[in-house]
Amino acid sequence: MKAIQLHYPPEWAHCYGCGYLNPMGLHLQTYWNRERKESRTAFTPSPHHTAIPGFVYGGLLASLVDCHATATAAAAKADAEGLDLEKTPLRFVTASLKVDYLKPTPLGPELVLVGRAREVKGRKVVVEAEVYAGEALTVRGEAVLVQITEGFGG
Ligand SMILES: CCCCC/C=C\C/C=C\C/C=C\C/C=C\CCCC(=O)SCCNC(=O)CCNC(=O)[C@H](O)C(C)(C)COP(=O)(O)OP(=O)(O)OC[C@H]1O[C@@H](n2cnc3c(N)ncnc32)[C@H](O)[C@@H]1OP(=O)(O)O
Repeated sequence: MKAIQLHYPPEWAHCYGCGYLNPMGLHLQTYWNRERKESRTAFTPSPHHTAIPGFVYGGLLASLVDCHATATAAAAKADAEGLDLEKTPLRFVTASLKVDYLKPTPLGPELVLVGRAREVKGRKVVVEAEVYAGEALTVRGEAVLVQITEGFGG
């Protein structure tokens, strides 16, 4: 299975969190499960992602939620409309991002993010995401993503 982010054409692939063309980026790769209507990614923070010794910096966790949510939005929209991302790449940007830090996230283990679309409406998708360190749910996020259209940002 191909990660959602690898469907982005090069001009959309410079994002710090998930762009495959960003040499300093996090290179997050999100996968969509059509049966479960759920996205997943995994990321192992490095020692330089420290908040206080032993725990992950919250800004990094917000970045993971952000980029996992944009990809989840693309997958959920494609799923809802029967589109093939290979032929019709979709790209969303973040309009709003809320992150609840439920408990400190330990630095060391691989983190797993799970995402679901709560709403798919026109160009807008609302995504809920969870971050797990092992069995522990440490972060819950919610994002509003808006699909970019031709000429966006001009
Ligand atoms: C990097 C983006 C900025 C530069 C853009 C330039 C070029 C774009 C080309 C390629 C992009 C490629 C890659 C992107 C890279 C990384 C993505 C990773 C995630 C990020 O790092 S990305 C950076 C941070 N991101 C921004 O830099 C966005 C700045 N912003 C805007 O560009 C506009 O603000 C926009 C487009 C978001 C909306 O503007 P718009 O005019 O297109 O859409 P509109 O207002 O019609 O809203 C449609 C529906 O979204 C609802 N809605 C809107 N805003 C809301 C909010 N804040 N809270 C709750 N709901 C909201 C409305 O209520 C309505 O919902 P409803 O239909 O239900 O009423």
